Amino acid sequence: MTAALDLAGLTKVYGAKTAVDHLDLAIPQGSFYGLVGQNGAGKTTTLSMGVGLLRPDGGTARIFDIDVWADSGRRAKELVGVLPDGLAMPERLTGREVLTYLGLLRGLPERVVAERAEELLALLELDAAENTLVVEYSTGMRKKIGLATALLHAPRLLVLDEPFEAVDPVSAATIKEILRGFVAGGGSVVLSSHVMALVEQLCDHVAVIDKGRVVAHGTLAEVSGAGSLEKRFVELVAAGDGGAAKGLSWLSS
Ligand SMILES: Nc1ncnc2c1ncn2[C@@H]1O[C@H](COP(=O)(O)OP(=O)(O)OP(=O)(O)O)[C@@H](O)[C@H]1O
Repeated sequence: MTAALDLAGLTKVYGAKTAVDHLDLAIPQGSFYGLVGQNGAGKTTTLSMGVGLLRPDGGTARIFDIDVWADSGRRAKELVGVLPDGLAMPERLTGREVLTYLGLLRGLPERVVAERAEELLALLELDAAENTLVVEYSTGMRKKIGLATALLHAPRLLVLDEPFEAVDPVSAATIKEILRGFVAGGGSVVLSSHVMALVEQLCDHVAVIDKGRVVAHGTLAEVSGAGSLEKRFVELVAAGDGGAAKGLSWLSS
């Protein structure tokens, strides 16, 4: 079956730093895929190149077999909803205005945009902030309006960079429910997270990224093995250096 997202030989170099190093990864259709890695491992760079936000130095990214970086890229972008890291938003608009603006830009009929915006704002508990400008939003509210913009055009693939970061537990439960429902309806999700328990709870597949490369991938059970994902993750990326808690002797009285 065609992968929902297929990354092959993806590479990004910043000066002397190779952020993403010939990375190969296929996200199967209908999967709920978690991407985990330490700070600076290359998750955001990978996802940004995968959805057409950051031009790769090498390799290809295909969404349902459509090349994101070729002329066909626009068609690929219709199939994907993206929650990027550090989302740039029209700051002087309210949440509803943002959804209306982006929905109309995507060519959705006005009535459809209005109905979906209403539903998303209520579901994500942003309707109470009806008259609040995005510039005044809290970090968690920005995540939620970003997620709403990713969902608005009913994509077939969701690519979410740290969707639960700074989101309160009540809203997180709602988002989990939305995402589970999306996958149950045939959609595919790939999300990055540092929270292993969350990935274990939500995802059926996981890839561990280290220094811009995939060091383990497969079903959750295949990657985790007999223990927890966290244990396996630390084994894979820290290679048991065990020195993390040393030092700072001046902190103990
Ligand atoms: N615009 C840039 N210029 C230079 N280096 C960059 C740039 N963007 C990312 N990098 C570097 O590329 C590497 C990968 O960064 P990236 O943001 O993809 O990691 P990440 O896995 O998403 O990290 P985190 O979990 O902290 O968000 C890091 O070493 C980072 O410093």
